[in-house]
Order: sequence, then structure tokens, then C-alpha cells
Amino acid sequence: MEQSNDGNLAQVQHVVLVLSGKGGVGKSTITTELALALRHAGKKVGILDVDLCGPSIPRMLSMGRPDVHQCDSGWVPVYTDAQKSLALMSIGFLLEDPDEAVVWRGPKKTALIGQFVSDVAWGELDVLLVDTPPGTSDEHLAVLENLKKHRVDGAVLVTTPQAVSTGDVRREITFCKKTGVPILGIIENMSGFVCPHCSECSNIFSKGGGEELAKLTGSVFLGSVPLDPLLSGSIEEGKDFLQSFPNSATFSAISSISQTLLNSLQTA
Ligand SMILES: Nc1ncnc2c1ncn2[C@@H]1O[C@H](COP(=O)(O)OP(=O)(O)OP(=O)(O)O)[C@@H](O)[C@H]1O
Ligand code: SF4
Repeated sequence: MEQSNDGNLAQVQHVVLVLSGKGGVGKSTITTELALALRHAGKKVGILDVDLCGPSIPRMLSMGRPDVHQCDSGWVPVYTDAQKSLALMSIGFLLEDPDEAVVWRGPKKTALIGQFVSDVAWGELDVLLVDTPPGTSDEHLAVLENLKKHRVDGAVLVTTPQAVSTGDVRREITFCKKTGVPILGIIENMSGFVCPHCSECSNIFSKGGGEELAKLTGSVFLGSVPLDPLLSGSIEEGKDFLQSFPNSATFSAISSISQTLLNSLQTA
């Protein structure tokens, strides 16, 4: 892959957008868990959180509101650990008041996104995950236009079993096709409910829609993640779920998805 014009992404091996047709399907949760799973697998990972209306990555990783420093090549990412294995940049780190974002007009958002995509000094990373706002908006176009100036491997689409058949998901797929972004795979989140008492997984909603959708669109089905109260609890408390519950079925599901994604990135 041509790297000479990649600027701050020059030493980033793979750039993956995480998309969802609508809000609340767990896109930021999946982004966070994929990043942690890749880190557990020994990879250097970054998350770029460009969800202007609700930057949730800092909260999910218990990062608070650290100062963001500048270096010669741009903003220095915030690291979650001394080994610098997980690098973060979130719009939430840069806003005085996180609620400020919702009142911004389009051009201001677009300009900031452009700067945000280009001006973070990531250094060496195996994978950079980009958490985008839900749906398909001007912000998405701004993210894509700016990322594609550098490079993007493709997008992972997160959906829930109920949302899978809705127009939102199909619009997201059309958006990827129109903008020429390969769909790297589909993840079905909140697929069944894991009982907190007996760990049994019950399918409250239909299951298998994500896989069906992947077949229909000729995409890879990366796997499904159940609705697990232990996962939402960890996310609420900003804890590393994968470290806390390494024997859970949800851990296996997330690890397997991250490995499949990694394999498809490496063979693409
Ligand atoms: N598999 C899961 N098991 C348990 N809880 C989950 C799961 N996935 C997401 N959640 C919970 O659902 C809520 C919404 O998740 P999240 O914020 O990741 O959604 P989102 O799609 O990023 O939303 P938005 O794009 O609107 O910000 C969170 O409270 C999160 O903890
Ligand atoms: S076995 Fe069934 S009823 Fe009992 S705690 Fe688990 S899910 Fe609930």
C-alpha cells in the first residue's frame, strides 16, 4: 500500500471504521472491546473517536478528561497504559464541555473532523479503529473524505438482531458501496441475553440476521456478541471486561471476532 502521503497514519498498518445504522446498537462498546481484544493478542491499537454528538470512548475506558499535548506533528494521543499499547484520541478530550458538541453547526464539525483525522501523531500501530457517529451524515462523509486522503482498509458494521432488517442498516451498506469503502465484516451485537445467574444465553430477539445480511451483501460475518450484563457493568465502570471475565462465552466471542478481523486485514 502507498504510504508516502499518509502523514500521521504512515506507521499505522490498518485503519478500520466502525459503523452502525443507528445509535444504541453498541458500536462504541464493540469498538472498545475489539481494541482491548487486539491488545490482549499483543497488538498495538489506537481508537479515534469522532462521535461528536456522544463521544463515549473516554468514559468506557475510564480515561476522564486528560490534557491533550501537542508535538511537532500534531496532537499526542492519550495512552491507557505505560506500555503505550492502547492509544486514544477522542473529541471528548478536546471539548471544554462534552455537551458543547451537539450545538455545533455542520461546517464547524466538518472542519474539526478534518483536523482530527489528520493531526493525531499515532506513531506505530497495528490497527487504528475509528468510532464514527451512528447513521450516515455529513460527519461520515467528512471522516471518510479525510481518511481516504490517507488510507482506510474498510468498515466493520455493527447491528443488533432487531435492527438487521431495517432500512438503517441497508443505508449504511449502500453508503459504503457508494463511497467505495469495503465492508470488512458484520457483527451482530446484543445477540441473545446471557443470564447473570446461570450464564445461559437465551435468544430473546431473533438471531442469525447478521449472518444472513452478511450473505446477502457478500460480506464476511465476523460473529455475534451476546447482551451480557457483565459486559455492560464493566463498560459502566470503565473496567477491562476481557481481563475480568476471561472464561466467559462473551470473552470467547469477542476474541474470536477480533482474530477473524485481524486475519482478514492481514490477508487483504
Ligand atoms: N453486548 C452487550 N452487552 C451488554 N451491554 C451492551 C452490549 N453492547 C452494548 N451494551 C450497552 O448498551 C449501551 C449502548 O452501547 P453503546 O454506547 O456502545 O452504543 P452505540 O451504538 O455506540 O451508541 P451511540 O452511537 O448512540 O453512541 C451501553 O450502555 C452499553 O454498555
Ligand atoms: S436458568 Fe433460566 S431462569 Fe434460572 S437464572 Fe438462568 S436464565 Fe434465569
